[in-house]
Amino acid sequence: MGSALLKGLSKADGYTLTACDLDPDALESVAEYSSTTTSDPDVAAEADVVIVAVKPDIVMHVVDDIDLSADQTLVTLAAGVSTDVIEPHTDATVVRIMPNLAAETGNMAAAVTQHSVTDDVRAILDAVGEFVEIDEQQMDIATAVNGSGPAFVFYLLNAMKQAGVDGGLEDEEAKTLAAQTFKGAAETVLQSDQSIDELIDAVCSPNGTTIEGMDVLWDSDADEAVVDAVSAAERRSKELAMESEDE
Ligand SMILES: NC(=O)C1=CN([C@@H]2O[C@H](COP(=O)(O)OP(=O)(O)OC[C@H]3O[C@@H](n4cnc5c(N)ncnc54)[C@H](OP(=O)(O)O)[C@@H]3O)[C@@H](O)[C@H]2O)C=CC1
Ligand SMILES: O=C(O)[C@@H]1CCC=N1
Repeated sequence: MGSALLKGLSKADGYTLTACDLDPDALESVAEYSSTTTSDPDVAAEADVVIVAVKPDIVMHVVDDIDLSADQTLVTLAAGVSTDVIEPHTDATVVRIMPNLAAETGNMAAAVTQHSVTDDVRAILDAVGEFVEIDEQQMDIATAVNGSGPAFVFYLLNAMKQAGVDGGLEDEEAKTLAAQTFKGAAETVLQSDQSIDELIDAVCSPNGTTIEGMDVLWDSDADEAVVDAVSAAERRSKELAMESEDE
């Protein structure tokens, strides 16, 4: 996730980016997107905004190892780790975000804790996509919807692509048509004043093809399967929260 943010931010103006990782190969892979690479956390800790992009079970140890002052901002993106858990370990302002991998292309959907978000963090999130400011209580469901969400969408997109291949399209043709259809539909939802139900209706020509397919979906449990997937991810985020509080 850290490298996706780095790659996205490297295309934005005004940022001096320091990448820190203990693995030289990992650093090498992001060198072209960074002003500086280092394996020394103290060098990375000189930044105004320090984003700690490590797994939830080690985030506290990494925060303990860096000495930040009250005029710095520490951004955590670890699933399930609350600002309450991090704050006693640093003097910096702690901002929790839930980003996603589309940061790399500037299309990230992110959630951020409204009680602690700073203008610096708003600018970073704005530079790589769209964000919403939410109550920290809502971070588990945001983690499931926009953090894990890309994987769920990849799964659905793959099913659409596979249907195209099964119907006789070449693999690449089906991938392009399915992916561009997801992208275009998502953009339409973001830009349109119409409700999603109204948009579905607009695609369904009278006695046409779409209504035949929609009848199959409306009669199926497809929406429930998506809700169940999101609920499972949300439940895991809550478990991670309990685990980090017990540490
Ligand atoms: N993947 C995703 O789509 C999303 C992930 N997140 C959150 O992002 C965080 C990272 O997840 P993810 O990117 O998937 O995990 P990865 O394991 O891919 O990335 C973690 C990186 O941190 C490195 N690292 C480990 N210890 C240190 C250290 N002490 N100092 C510097 N770097 C270190 C790891 O190196 P090494 O591999 O050598 O251990 C690895 O490169 C998690 O907290 C997750 O909850 C949030 C939203 C979306
Ligand atoms: O799977 C995970 O735990 C991380 C958090 C959200 C997306 N990836």
